Amino acid sequence: MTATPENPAETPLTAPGEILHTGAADYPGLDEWRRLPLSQQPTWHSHPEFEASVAELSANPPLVFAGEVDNLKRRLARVAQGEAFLLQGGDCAESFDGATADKISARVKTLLQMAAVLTYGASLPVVKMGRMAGQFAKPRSSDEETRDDVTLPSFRGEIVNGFDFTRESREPDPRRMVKAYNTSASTLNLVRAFTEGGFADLRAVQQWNKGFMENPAHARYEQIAGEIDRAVRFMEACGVEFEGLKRTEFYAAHEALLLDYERALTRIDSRTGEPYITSGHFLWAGERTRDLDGAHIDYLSRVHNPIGVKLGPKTTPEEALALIEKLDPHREPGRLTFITRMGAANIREKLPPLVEAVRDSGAQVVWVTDPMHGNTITAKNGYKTRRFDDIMDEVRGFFEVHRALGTYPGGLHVEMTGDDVAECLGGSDVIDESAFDGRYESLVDPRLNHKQSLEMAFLVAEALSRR
Ligand SMILES: O=C[C@H](O)[C@H](O)COP(=O)(O)O
Ligand SMILES: C=C(OP(=O)(O)O)C(=O)O
Repeated sequence: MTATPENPAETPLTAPGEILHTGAADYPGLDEWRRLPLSQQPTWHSHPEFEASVAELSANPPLVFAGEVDNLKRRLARVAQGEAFLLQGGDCAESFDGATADKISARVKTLLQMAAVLTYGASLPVVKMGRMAGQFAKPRSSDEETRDDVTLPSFRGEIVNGFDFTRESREPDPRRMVKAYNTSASTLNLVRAFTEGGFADLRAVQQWNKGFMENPAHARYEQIAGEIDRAVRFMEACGVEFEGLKRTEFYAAHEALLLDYERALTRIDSRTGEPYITSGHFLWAGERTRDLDGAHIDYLSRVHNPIGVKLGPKTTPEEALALIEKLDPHREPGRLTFITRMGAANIREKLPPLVEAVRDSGAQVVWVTDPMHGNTITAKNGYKTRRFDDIMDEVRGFFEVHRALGTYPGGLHVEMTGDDVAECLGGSDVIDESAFDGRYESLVDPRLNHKQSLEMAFLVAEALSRR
């Protein structure tokens, strides 16, 4: 978010004295989605608080600015060209109570550590992005959940309803959108302070490891951090001052699932007159809502943010090309990211036809691997989990496919936390099912814990440096 000498802000965020953004009430086409098939939404339009909640969101300030969003698009254009790497990580579903300073700082620290490992190991700039400050809505496989003989609406993320298994809590409540906005604002405020106010200073690279439990990934990290520290001190001793070492850009991303919320936070950029979603810098459409003729893709096609689309194992090359045509008709570098989530068992077979078709079409998308969502299993004791080995195997497969096809493996998208949770099985500090009862905190899907996240970063750094 901040311009640094390495990453100058090419666009001014706004001209002095100019209004940043205006509402988007009458902008042509922005409400077309309302006439299209729209899946995974709560039925809350007749709720007495619905209109007031949307009106409040529409009048609130934007959470991010169009100039920042444009800068991110430029960074992603470099990723598409193989000159940078994208790291996206954060909670499966953020929770209101989880937006504490400790948890947010642990997550940001872990992402900064992963980025340091990647930057140092692969000698590439890393674009850092949190699944944070807005990741409150979840698509679900089923509209209902049954426990014993009680059936209630599924939990759809705290922006919609509550996690507790009671009828009252599972009732969708539009006021939750306002709470999600406020929680996103305070999260983003802290993240901006951390990443721009000294916390992300590369001279603190060794400090980021403090407070985390010892294990082999930490020992490897200590070694890299020591080398970075020596290099920075050497340059300082030579009188070289890099402003860029003191702070870092950090972008916010979430799934654009709840269109009532995204529409209310869409604003017209006063510099360009174009619509931007201002609830986050980068938005993606999920595997369940990426229908070409559906509401989500239509809405995302009309805003100027960089957009991601999740692609599962059933995606055909024709669908991938049609998504490019719809979302990136002008082939704008950095506009479109395909986040593939095939599953370890599928990636080596299902990814190549997609990559080949896109490569041969001449389109330049960013290819990112999400090794989480195709590898979900149910543990013997009933918890939703993922095997760390499967996750790592999908990442390896992703690099193998891109190496074989001469294309660029541009990024990693993971569900992770900075806390010492036990949600995914395995890792060098082995987590087994017996640890779940005390340390499983995720509201929906299992995340990598701090150590597993670092281990993953080392694997990716090795794969990138071999490229
Ligand atoms: O992270 C996302 C989940 O995989 C998605 O929300 C579906 O979860 P479910 O199959 O438990 O409903
Ligand atoms: C639900 C998600 O992923 P997908 O759409 O790929 O299933 C997610 O990323 O939270």
